[in-house]
Amino acid sequence: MASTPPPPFDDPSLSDPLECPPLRWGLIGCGRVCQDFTQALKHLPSAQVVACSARDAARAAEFAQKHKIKKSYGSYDELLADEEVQCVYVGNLHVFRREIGEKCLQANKHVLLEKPFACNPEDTQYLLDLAKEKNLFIMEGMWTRFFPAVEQARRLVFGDGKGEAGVLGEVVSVITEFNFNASDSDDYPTSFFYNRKLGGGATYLVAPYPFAAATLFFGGAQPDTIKAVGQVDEKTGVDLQGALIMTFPPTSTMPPALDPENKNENTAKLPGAGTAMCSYGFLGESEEQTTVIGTKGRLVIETPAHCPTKVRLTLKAAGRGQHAGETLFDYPLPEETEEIKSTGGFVYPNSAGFMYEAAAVARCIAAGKKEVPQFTHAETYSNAKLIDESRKQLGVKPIDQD
Ligand SMILES: NC(=O)C1=CN([C@@H]2O[C@H](COP(=O)(O)OP(=O)(O)OC[C@H]3O[C@@H](n4cnc5c(N)ncnc54)[C@H](OP(=O)(O)O)[C@@H]3O)[C@@H](O)[C@H]2O)C=CC1
Ligand SMILES: O=C1OC[C@@H](O)[C@H](O)[C@H]1O
Repeated sequence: MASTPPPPFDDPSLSDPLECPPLRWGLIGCGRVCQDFTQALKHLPSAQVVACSARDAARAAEFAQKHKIKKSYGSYDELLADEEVQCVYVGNLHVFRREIGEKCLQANKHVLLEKPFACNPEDTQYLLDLAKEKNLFIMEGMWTRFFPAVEQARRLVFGDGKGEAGVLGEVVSVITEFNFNASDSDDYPTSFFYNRKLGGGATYLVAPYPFAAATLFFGGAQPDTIKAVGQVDEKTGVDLQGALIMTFPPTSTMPPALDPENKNENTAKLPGAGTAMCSYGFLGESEEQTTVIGTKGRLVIETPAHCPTKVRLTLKAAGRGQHAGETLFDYPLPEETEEIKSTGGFVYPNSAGFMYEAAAVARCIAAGKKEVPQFTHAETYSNAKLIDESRKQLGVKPIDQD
């Protein structure tokens, strides 16, 4: 049975996570994720893709014709010169993020950069600083955070910020994994997945999700220990899979937006508590779920945990191993419309859920905010550092090294 969606974290006064002020989008790239983002926007009547761009004018025109987009361009620069575009969705390869992100901001556009936000912490900080200087909205496309199942999980852990406390007690551990067999969609070794110079590798492409799942439930805190292991492909030099364990310091688990007066500053964690285990890769098929373990129970963000519709809560009763029953919160995605089906459907699982992210971006821009509370700039930066450290520990060469 469907549950009533929780209010979105960026605006707790709303009951509808799809509340979306008008926003005019432009697209950088006309590939797979841009197809999915464009399809999802069709569920939001006031969000409009007004222009798209690709390196090849004919491909951009074909994409525009398919999706009834008014304008198409054969270069990204032309799109950025279009005054009708308010916010740019950057869905080309992440190896170009610093260059493209910089161009978007210099053209005075708000910008949503697909994950990973950039390929190293320095480029990440550069773009965050530039957005601040230009007074523009910028965000990493960590779309997971906007699904009602994740908004609900956040509330179950931290409380609703309006007096209702979290129910899990102290979070002591997070176990999260995402592994899929990429050979279904990306050929070895020709796909960019296996091209080190084009940002290939599982730590860039898959790890951002389990890393962000772990940091969410420690209130965005930085881990104090990180140990990563994994496999690097000899032939291509990209990392195929990895496993990361982290410990988090004993600090408040309350994110600042839910605790503006810092009342929970002294919330103590158990001594030695605060661990996360992340497994990621594009070799095998995992269940793909995130389990948050607290002193009073657990919750499971069910598969596919990076774009979930269900969260299951199990609270402890008296006695070890006993529980007081389970509650399933279910927030189904809308059915694919005829229009979506006839224009190629979606490439990736649950991509209709991009609508939640796009609606939150529109709300924040309309409210004059420069970042979303669901995934702050500080978290984007600390997750870029996690990616960097994991790649180093796995022994992956940096992109710019031969
Ligand atoms: N949030 C999410 O769920 C998802 C996010 N992503 C992220 O989106 C990005 C794109 O992924 P995806 O759409 O799957 O990738 P695609 O293979 O579809 O490529 C995307 C675009 O990148 C450009 N591109 C592709 N190959 C090259 C190349 N060799 N040199 C220069 N540019 C190239 C093309 O732009 P053009 O059209 O201009 O030619 C292409 O359309 C990645 O950063 C990925 O991490 C990906 C999937 C899902
Ligand atoms: O971000 C992503 O990258 C890899 C895809 O297969 C996955 O579905 C997607 O969300």
